[in-house]
Amino acid sequence: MTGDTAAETGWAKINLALHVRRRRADGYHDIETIFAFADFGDGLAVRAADDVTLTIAGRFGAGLPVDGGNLVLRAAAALAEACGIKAGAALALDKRLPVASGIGGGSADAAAALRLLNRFWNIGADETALRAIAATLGADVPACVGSRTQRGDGAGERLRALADDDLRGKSVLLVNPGLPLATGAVFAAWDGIDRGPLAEGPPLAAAQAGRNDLEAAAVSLCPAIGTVLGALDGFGASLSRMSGSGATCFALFDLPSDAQAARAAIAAAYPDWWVAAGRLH
Ligand SMILES: C[C@](O)(CO)[C@H](O)COP(=O)(O)OP(=O)(O)OC[C@H]1O[C@@H](n2ccc(N)nc2=O)[C@H](O)[C@@H]1O
Ligand SMILES: Nc1ncnc2c1ncn2[C@@H]1O[C@H](COP(=O)(O)OP(=O)(O)OP(=O)(O)O)[C@@H](O)[C@H]1O
Repeated sequence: MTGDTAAETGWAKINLALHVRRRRADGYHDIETIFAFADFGDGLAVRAADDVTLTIAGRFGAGLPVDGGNLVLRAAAALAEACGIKAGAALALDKRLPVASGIGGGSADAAAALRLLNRFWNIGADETALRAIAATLGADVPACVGSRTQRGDGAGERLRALADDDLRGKSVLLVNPGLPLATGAVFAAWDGIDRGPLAEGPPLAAAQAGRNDLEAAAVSLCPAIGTVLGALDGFGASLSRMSGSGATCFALFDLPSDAQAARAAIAAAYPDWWVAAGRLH
């Protein structure tokens, strides 16, 4: 028995800090990161159907695959296979987050699909089981399953929940210059220098003392990121930086009014950019 309809959100992922420690023999990189999530993201809805299908709408929906190349359908197939079930689902994705932009859009969608279909198909898998399936879909997907503040090690899949008292109630602004950036290309452009570990302790303090080691590589491939970082200056943010492999940059604010003032000023100065404000999730 499945429900009739259900919905989930693929929350936008933010890397508050991202230290790249070494290039591995398998082509991946060992990283140390602090994941946080915004309270907005892509919408994913499902209704009963005989087969598994996907339709896509939304500002950033054009050009995304609607076949097995889409992470939503890959997640559905991986879940069905892991649980040995054969069930249908008509999935509808509202693509609100920019694609290939460092805020885990596809990863967030894949994780939302796992949570949604776990419910819709009455599977009852726990978060640990969903994370194991998620790890087969991409480095960021396990963190997106819980979508809470976490420390990530390894390729990002070794996760530890963080007490997020110093982040509570913070407002967040995300800004993207409208240029896609492929994660693999940014890692490939990293200069290979280990600049040291990410501190332990409260996540905001650790992030403030930390870095995004992919920033220089990403700016070299997409100089507009430098303009975005400059545009985020001067609004009183407690932290502003690039997220993930870029090109999206974030800023954290104590006051929602400061985030909204920055959002309005940047949107007016750069009408082609994607600018979104909300709270941490
Ligand atoms: C940059 C981050 O977003 C930070 O959270 C993640 O490390 C990347 O996560 P993701 O987009 O889910 O990455 P995947 O789809 O698994 O990998 C895309 C490509 O990025 C590179 N990659 C990714 C993760 C990692 N730790 N080292 C890498 O070198 C690999 O070339 C890989 O082929
Ligand atoms: N549902 C989806 N949403 C976005 N991209 C998808 C999706 N399914 C497949 N893709 C493909 O994945 C690639 C981008 O993935 P994603 O949006 O996760 O990157 P990202 O924003 O750079 O994430 P990260 O923060 O991990 O770097 C694109 O090439 C896109 O075609």
